Amino acid sequence: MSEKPSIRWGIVATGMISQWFVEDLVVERDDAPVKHIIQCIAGRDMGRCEDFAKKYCPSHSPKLYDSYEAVYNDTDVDVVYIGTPHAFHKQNMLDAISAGKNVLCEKAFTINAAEAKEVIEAARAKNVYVHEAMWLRHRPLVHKLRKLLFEDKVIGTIYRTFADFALEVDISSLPPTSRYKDLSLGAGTLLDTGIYSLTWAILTLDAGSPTSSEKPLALGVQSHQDGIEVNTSILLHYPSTGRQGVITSTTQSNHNARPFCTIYGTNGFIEVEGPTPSMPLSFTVYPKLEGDPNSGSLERKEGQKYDFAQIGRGFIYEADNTALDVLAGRKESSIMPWSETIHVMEIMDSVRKQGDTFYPGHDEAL
Ligand SMILES: NC(=O)C1=CN([C@@H]2O[C@H](COP(=O)(O)OP(=O)(O)OC[C@H]3O[C@@H](n4cnc5c(N)ncnc54)[C@H](OP(=O)(O)O)[C@@H]3O)[C@@H](O)[C@H]2O)C=CC1
Ligand SMILES: O=C1OC[C@@H](O)[C@H](O)[C@H]1O
Repeated sequence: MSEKPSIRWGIVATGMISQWFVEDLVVERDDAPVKHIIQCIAGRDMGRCEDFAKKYCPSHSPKLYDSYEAVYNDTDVDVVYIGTPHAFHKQNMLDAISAGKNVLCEKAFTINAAEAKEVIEAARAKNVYVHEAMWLRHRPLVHKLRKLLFEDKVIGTIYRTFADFALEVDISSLPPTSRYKDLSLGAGTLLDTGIYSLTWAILTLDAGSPTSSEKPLALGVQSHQDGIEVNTSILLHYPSTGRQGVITSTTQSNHNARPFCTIYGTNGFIEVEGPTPSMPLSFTVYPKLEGDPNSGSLERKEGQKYDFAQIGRGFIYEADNTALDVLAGRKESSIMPWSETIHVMEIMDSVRKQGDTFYPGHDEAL
């Protein structure tokens, strides 16, 4: 039996998402297409790096660095994973790219579309791989859902999607250095969680995504608490089909809409569920309701439920795909190509302009 190919990861930052990502990567899987190796970890504090390595990847013996640059310059690293707050993504990626490294960077890719374009141009010039870690798009559930929607047309003609991400964050009780509170780190719901609601709408309303996405009209409103955007509401309108998206995100409630995403079509509807909108675990296809809504007699018939078991939290799908891309010498992900990252960032830019959410030091040209 031939040996599996392996991919050596350099992890930048030791915060929550890096922990989640690494925990999933080191899970032993017989059917994994590649072997993931945590080659090195960098954080601003060596003690935290040591704790991280002991706790999340004890069997990997990674090198530990107290500077991110050391990861970029480590010749044994095949791909750098960036798990810093939004405001640092652009510079972290530019530094990694300039050292010739391939990159998987957390969402939101950058603060705005102009920054995303700058990073992508740098990657193009240096001929390296760069990929926004929108892990949701890599899930088998999403591929199955889109096949049912756009190929099998199980609910007929799609006309609208509702999608919500609610995550209660008591911003006033957080330290000023929290990424949920500090504007200079990119605090705000849209870049953090609204991006998932928006992604659900794009995935379910636009059959052309990600390669030939249609530009929707996006009407947005946002509200703020102590200068931080805490509520985003977006109405999306796709001119070619008239399809409608109603998209929300908030840090003022822990109660996601249940289901967090519903897609409606002429013959039925689909409800998507899971612990959070970033972690969908099932969806159910229902036939169209029958009866008279005015008399309260609308009847819900039994639906067909599709369950998706996941390994760990479900980061392996994007990690495997990234590894396979890098090993094959590809420069872009076919699941989240550069054009789609820019597409999403442009919609969010437009919503933030309407909602009066600006990030000093980033958005002066917005
Ligand atoms: N895909 C997903 O499900 C999730 C994605 N995310 C994304 O991951 C990124 C990070 O989020 P998360 O892990 O929750 O954030 P954390 O605050 O938990 O971690 C961020 C890490 O960035 C590093 N960092 C560097 N400079 C600073 C600074 N000035 N202030 C704070 N941290 C700094 C720190 O690591 P060190 O000290 O080691 O250098 C810190 O631990 C964001 O882009 C977020 O959107 C977050 C959660 C889930
Ligand atoms: O990406 C994310 O998904 C889960 C949330 O808890 C987190 O705030 C967000 O960054």
